Amino acid sequence: MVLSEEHQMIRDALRTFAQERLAPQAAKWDREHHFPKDELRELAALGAFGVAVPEEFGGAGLDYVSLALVLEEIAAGDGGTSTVISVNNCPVCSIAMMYANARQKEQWLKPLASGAMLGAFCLTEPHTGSDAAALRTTATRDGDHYVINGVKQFITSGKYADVAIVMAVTDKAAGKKGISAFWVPTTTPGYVVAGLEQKMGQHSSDTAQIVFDNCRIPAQNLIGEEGMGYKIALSGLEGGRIGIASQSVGMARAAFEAALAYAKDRETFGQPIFQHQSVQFKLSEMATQIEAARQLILHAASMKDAGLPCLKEAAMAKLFASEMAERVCSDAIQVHGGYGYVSDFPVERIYRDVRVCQIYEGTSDIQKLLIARAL
Ligand SMILES: CC(C)(COP(=O)(O)OP(=O)(O)OC[C@H]1O[C@@H](n2cnc3c(N)ncnc32)[C@H](O)[C@@H]1OP(=O)(O)O)[C@@H](O)C(=O)NCCC(=O)NCCSC(=O)CCS(=O)O
Repeated sequence: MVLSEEHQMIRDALRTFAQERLAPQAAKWDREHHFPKDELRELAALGAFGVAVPEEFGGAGLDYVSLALVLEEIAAGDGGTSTVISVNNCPVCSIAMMYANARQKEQWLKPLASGAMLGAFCLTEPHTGSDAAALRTTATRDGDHYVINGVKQFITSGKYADVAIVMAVTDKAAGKKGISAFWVPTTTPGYVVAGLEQKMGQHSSDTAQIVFDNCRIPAQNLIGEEGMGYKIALSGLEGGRIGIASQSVGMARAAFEAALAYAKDRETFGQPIFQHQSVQFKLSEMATQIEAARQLILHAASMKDAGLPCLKEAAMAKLFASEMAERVCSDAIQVHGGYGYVSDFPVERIYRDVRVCQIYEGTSDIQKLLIARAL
């Protein structure tokens, strides 16, 4: 896909920001498990919180191709930061755009898309991730309120978010059609950050377990109608998968660029290792794989922008990009030799950061299942 001039400008602006403000600090944030509040505020000013949300709802008024480019650039600077931004855009803002009513758009979408608020998405539970319909959290109607009880697991921004979209069972007998979606401000009594995960990577983004302990919210916080929650969650994940795929490409590119620079600098047998054909071939393969993944993403994103169904294409993009990214990051370590295995060079951190892209927002096997259904 040939990028328009506008898309190139968006990409270049985010690249400059990510390389100046994120990349130089990524290793420190990884060591210190630092949540980059200041830089997120700057990203909000650049329109990164609601890239594909129309301006009238606080967003940047761009499209999914722009969102893919923005996420690739942020991820090339810091993986954890790109996850926070990705989840805020999709599923959170995308669900709000599609299913929130006018009052909810005013109350939640506008601040989420402008970056005045940060959003989280509470679907996964301790005993169920891939089998999302098996969730057990309940929302019981009590007059003008719902009372939510249950536990949510692996929630990106669970600690720092201002509001969460929460999926809960309102009618157990109805199965998938008995799940509903709610806006839950994180300051609501009974929204409890029970713990933060000690993760392999992405230390600049918090991943929390949230306990809902008699968490009482106004009935008007229901999104859509009762029973629509599962559909709402799956539709949000469609765009989310384009986002995770874009992050994968961003991190793979950062590892590739580090490997290329190292190969041109490091000498063995009297010449830079880049002059050895084995290293050239490895770098050529890496560059090709990154470009192939990027084109799958831009294809899925442009279908979404055209209003076409793209569940299969988004799944293909996520599957290919996330698996490619681990291989490329591993090869980047190999090019660095022993230095790739230590934290003096960025590839060790990026390899840890990228691994989860094959897991969150649908594992590789879930993507294969979705693709198979469309064959
Ligand atoms: C494994 C699954 C794919 C199984 O899905 P199902 O077979 O149970 O679902 P369906 O019957 O196909 O669909 C139910 C319902 O939803 C509608 N639907 C489906 N997809 C879409 C869409 N893209 N847009 C709109 N609507 C959609 C479908 O038409 C049906 O509606 P009707 O009943 O016909 O009206 C699925 O369970 C799955 O994807 N599992 C993986 C879950 C997952 O990715 N979890 C990760 C969550 S997030 C996370 O990892 C934490 C990180 S973070 O903080 O974000």
